[in-house]
Amino acid sequence: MLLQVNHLQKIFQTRFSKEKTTALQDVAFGVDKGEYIAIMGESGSGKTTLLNILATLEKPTSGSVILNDQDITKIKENQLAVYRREHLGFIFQDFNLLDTLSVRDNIFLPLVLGRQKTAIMEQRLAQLAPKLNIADLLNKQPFELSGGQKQRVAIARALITQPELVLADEPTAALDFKNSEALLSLLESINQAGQTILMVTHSAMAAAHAKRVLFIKDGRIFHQLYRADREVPAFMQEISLTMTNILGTEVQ
Ligand SMILES: Nc1ncnc2c1ncn2[C@@H]1O[C@H](COP(=O)(O)OP(=O)(O)OP(=O)(O)O)[C@@H](O)[C@H]1O
Repeated sequence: MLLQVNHLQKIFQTRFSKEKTTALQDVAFGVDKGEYIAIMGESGSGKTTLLNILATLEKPTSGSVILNDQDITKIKENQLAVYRREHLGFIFQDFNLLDTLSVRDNIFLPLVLGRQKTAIMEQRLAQLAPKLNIADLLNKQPFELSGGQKQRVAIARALITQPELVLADEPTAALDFKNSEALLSLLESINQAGQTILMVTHSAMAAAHAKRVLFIKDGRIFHQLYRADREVPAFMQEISLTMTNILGTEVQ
C-alpha cells in the first residue's frame, strides 16, 4: 500500500479563546499505488484539513500518515520543504504560476530547487510537454496563456518531479464547464499512465472521474463508492444521490 492514514485526529484551538474545533475525529483509509481517489463532503467536514495534513502543511493532533513506509507527520520542520518537493505533486485552484518566469522555468522550478541536472530536466519536459499539449508554449510568460493552458502548465510542474502522490485541491473550482472537463480528462489519463492521485472536491462531476470516492462527514470517512467500469455520468448520478441521501446536501 502506498499511503495509509491511521486514526487521524485534528483539533484546532485558537490562541485567543479556549474554544476547540474538532476538524478530524478519526480518519482512516488506505490508498494503493495507481489509485485515483476523490474526497467529498459538505463545507466544514474536514476535507481541506485532511489534504493539508497529507501535504505536510499541517500536523495532526494524533494519528499517523504513512507514505511509502515513512510516517510523514513525524518529518522535522526543516526537512519538510525538501520532502514535499521530492515526493508530492500539487495542483491547486489558482495554479500559482510565477509571472516573472517563462513557462519552461515555471515547470523547472521544483527541479531547480532540488538541484537536478539540466539534461534530466530537459528530458523529462520533452516527455511531458507533448502529452499535455504545451510544447509550443514553453517560451511564453504565464500572463500570455489562456486559463486552460495555465492548468496544463501547472500539471506539468506537479508531475515533473515524478511524485509518488499528486494532491489536488478543488482543481475545477475556478473553471468553466469546458475547462473543467479538459482538466478532469487530463487527470484521468495521467492516472491511467500510473500516477496516483488524491483530489478533494465539492463537485460530483469531478469526483465521478475518480476510481473511488470517499465521503467525509463530521471528521470521519463514513462511506465510499467504487466506480468500477461505469461511465462518468452513471457514477456521477450515484455520487450525487449519496451526497443527497446520506449527507442531506444538494450538490452541483
Ligand atoms: N486554522 C483553523 N483554526 C481553527 N479552526 C479551523 C482551522 N481550519 C479549519 N478549522 C475548522 O475545522 C473544520 C473543518 O474545516 P475544513 O476547512 O477542513 O473543512 P472543508 O471540508 O475543507 O470545508 P470547505 O469545503 O468549506 O472548504 C471547520 O469547522 C473549520 O472551521
